[in-house]
Amino acid sequence: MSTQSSAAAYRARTATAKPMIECRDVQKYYGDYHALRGIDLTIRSGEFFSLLGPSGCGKTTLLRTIAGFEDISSGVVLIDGQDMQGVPAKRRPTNMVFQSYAIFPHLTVAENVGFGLRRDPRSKAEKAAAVEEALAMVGLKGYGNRASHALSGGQRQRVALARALILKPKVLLLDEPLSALDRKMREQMQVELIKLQRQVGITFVLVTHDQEEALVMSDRIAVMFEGQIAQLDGPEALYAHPTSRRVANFIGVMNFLPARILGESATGVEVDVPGLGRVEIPAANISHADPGDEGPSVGFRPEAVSLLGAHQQTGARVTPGVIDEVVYYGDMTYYDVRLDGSAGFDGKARPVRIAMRNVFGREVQDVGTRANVSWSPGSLVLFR
Ligand SMILES: Nc1ncnc2c1ncn2[C@@H]1O[C@H](COP(=O)(O)OP(=O)(O)OP(=O)(O)O)[C@@H](O)[C@H]1O
Repeated sequence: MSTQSSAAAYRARTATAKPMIECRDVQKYYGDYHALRGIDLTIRSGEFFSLLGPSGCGKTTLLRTIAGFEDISSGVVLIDGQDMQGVPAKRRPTNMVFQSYAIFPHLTVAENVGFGLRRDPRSKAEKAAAVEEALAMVGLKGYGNRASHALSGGQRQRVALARALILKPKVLLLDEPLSALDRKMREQMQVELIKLQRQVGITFVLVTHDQEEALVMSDRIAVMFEGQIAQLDGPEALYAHPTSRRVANFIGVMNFLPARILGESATGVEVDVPGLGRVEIPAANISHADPGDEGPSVGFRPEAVSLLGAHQQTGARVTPGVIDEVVYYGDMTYYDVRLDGSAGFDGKARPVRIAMRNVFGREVQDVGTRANVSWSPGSLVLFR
């Protein structure tokens, strides 16, 4: 994976690149079913962009409308400045890689990769060189003569990628391309895909329901629910500053405690939170509650708080509690802690989850142990 600083530098460059895909108020109906409800979105040239959301939110439909496999009901889709209205899939500067590889088992690897060059006027030798180049790009140098049916899942997906890249599309659309692979192979391919994308500079649009995959790979992510974009941001912003409780819940784990609003100032909002007491939430950390929420709440990530004794945070406050549950993961331990006094306004106890990186020589604490939880107001988000 690229380092954080080089990823940031790359993002800074693409942030000012020309728009590659523009969707303006895109609506899609399947009969009465309203699958896309006014999608507005600009994806820039060279970006690694992800559409993330739960099953049925419309992310595949959106990808397919960009590819031209679906007509839109209304709105506009532009690719590289050109209106795609009436332009069939095969005339669009896009190519798609599917979850189910879709490679031809009776052809060799090279024949699969060169498939799209059938009507290309270049000489046989030139095409063979292009196939070799594409295979090298995906780490399959020298595999050209292999039979496709004998390849592993990861290798088949590389062949599918090479077959798409050889056509030099402006946009590569990837529909859950890694979801059929086992965890180790998936993680390896994630890193390789990022490197490949940086190398070829093509705009990648990935559909995934896997939030971790989206965070690892993307320059920016659109989180979708029910045919709409709920938040569009870079991975860090999405994780640290989710604009709604729903997004916060979908991206990683977030603890929620009920809150009562006491007052507002120029610097933030003062709230009372059972267990934590009175605390001022900084203005930058204020997000929306969703319809159906039972009133305001504060949220914090499991790694934004710690069990005392580990590392003291600056400006930290300390709340005592009892360890309710311990889940040991080798590198990490999750503690569920019932904070004293947290059975607040409604009498319900809500243990909070705390993630601690395990350090050699430090004992994992037991269920039932009393513990002090250290937290700072700056790591709380208010959903109101
Ligand atoms: N051809 C179709 N005819 C009718 N309804 C459809 C069609 N294609 C998709 N839908 C519906 O549109 C909604 C969005 O589907 P879509 O495949 O885009 O979701 P998704 O977010 O990609 O989910 P998944 O990850 O499960 O594929 C779903 O409710 C689906 O049932």
